[in-house]
Amino acid sequence: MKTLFISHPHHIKKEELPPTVMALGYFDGIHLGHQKVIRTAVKIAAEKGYKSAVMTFHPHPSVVLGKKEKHVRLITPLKKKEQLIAELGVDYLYIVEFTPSFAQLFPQEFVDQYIIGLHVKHVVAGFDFTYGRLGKGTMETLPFHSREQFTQTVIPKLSIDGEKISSTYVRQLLKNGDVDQLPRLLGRFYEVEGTVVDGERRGRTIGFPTANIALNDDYLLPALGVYAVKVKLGSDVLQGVCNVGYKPTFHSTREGLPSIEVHIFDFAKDIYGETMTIEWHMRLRSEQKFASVDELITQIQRDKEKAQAYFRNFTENTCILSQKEVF
Ligand SMILES: Cc1cc2nc3c(=O)[nH]c(=O)nc-3n(C[C@H](O)[C@H](O)[C@H](O)COP(=O)(O)O)c2cc1C
Ligand SMILES: Nc1ncnc2c1ncn2[C@@H]1O[C@H](COP(=O)(O)OP(=O)(O)OP(=O)(O)O)[C@@H](O)[C@H]1O
Repeated sequence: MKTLFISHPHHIKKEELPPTVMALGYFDGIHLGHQKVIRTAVKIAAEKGYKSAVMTFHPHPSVVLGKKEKHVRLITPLKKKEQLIAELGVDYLYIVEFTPSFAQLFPQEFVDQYIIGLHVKHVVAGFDFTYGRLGKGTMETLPFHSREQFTQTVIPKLSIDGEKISSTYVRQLLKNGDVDQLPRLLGRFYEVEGTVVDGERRGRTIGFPTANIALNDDYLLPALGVYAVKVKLGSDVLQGVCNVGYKPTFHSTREGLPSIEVHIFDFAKDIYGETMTIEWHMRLRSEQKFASVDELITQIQRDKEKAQAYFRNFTENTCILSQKEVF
């Protein structure tokens, strides 16, 4: 896949780009709704003999249009989004810098400059996609704005339990710690990537050495608490338990970002400085303040047993186990 960064106003001549079938959207999470939109663009491109393309925007529109948010954490930060889009077989990724002046474009200007002007022959987007100033352009107005230069496919709403699959829904589940529900929306477990860094080196003294993780990008974290996780280290996939929190047993105040610590089962290698991907499987409990270190140790042992019970029942095909089936 070829990635192009485009700043507004752009000076690309349409002849410099191949004719494409383009999927349009912000696409945070590349959830099943997004995958349907993108796969449809890839399929139509193959049928029509054009290249497939995805147009996305960066940074998140709410950073630019928003009132207070200066920094938005994402389900799939740009690099991860790029990787997932490439895996869907897309030929071109256009990343348009989302600036105040870009946001001010009238719907017809957006279509002229960013669809017709980028040699798009067919657009694929979801039923609720909007474009142009104040989101005034919709899939109903797109045929009018197309000046008969391209055609379009509208993807109907993809829902689960009566709720639209959306980035907002994924964010809500993460906020509640409901990571076991995410495969139903994402088609995969939720993942974050980080580097193994130095911790307070207490873990080994209590019998549960932990790898402390510094995130490599602006990932959204699940709610504070303890989780059953898998970790990817090079080509190894290992099981473990992860605590996201402030370790109230040892610290009376919450300072800075929460720490992310993984205890990997049956593992004793030195992995400082290595890249680790955490795959979030199931929430086990909230973080607690224990009266003694012994009580904490007893609880972590229970966490480990619960996680191991979960992984014993786990098969890739039926990965969506409910809490009830496990406990
Ligand atoms: C599975 C797991 C559960 C944990 N739960 C708690 C907890 O409920 N309360 C707490 O204060 N610390 C909890 N911790 C954090 C431990 O206090 C921490 O791992 C230990 O202090 C070592 O920290 P260090 O690696 O920074 O040295 C948990 C750690 C793990 C791995
Ligand atoms: N559940 C869905 N069914 C069909 N199309 C969808 C679905 N979710 C998103 N799309 C389409 O995918 C593209 C990208 O979606 P976008 O990232 O803008 O929104 P979203 O996932 O609905 O998230 P948000 O919660 O932020 O609105 C758009 O064309 C959108 O209409």
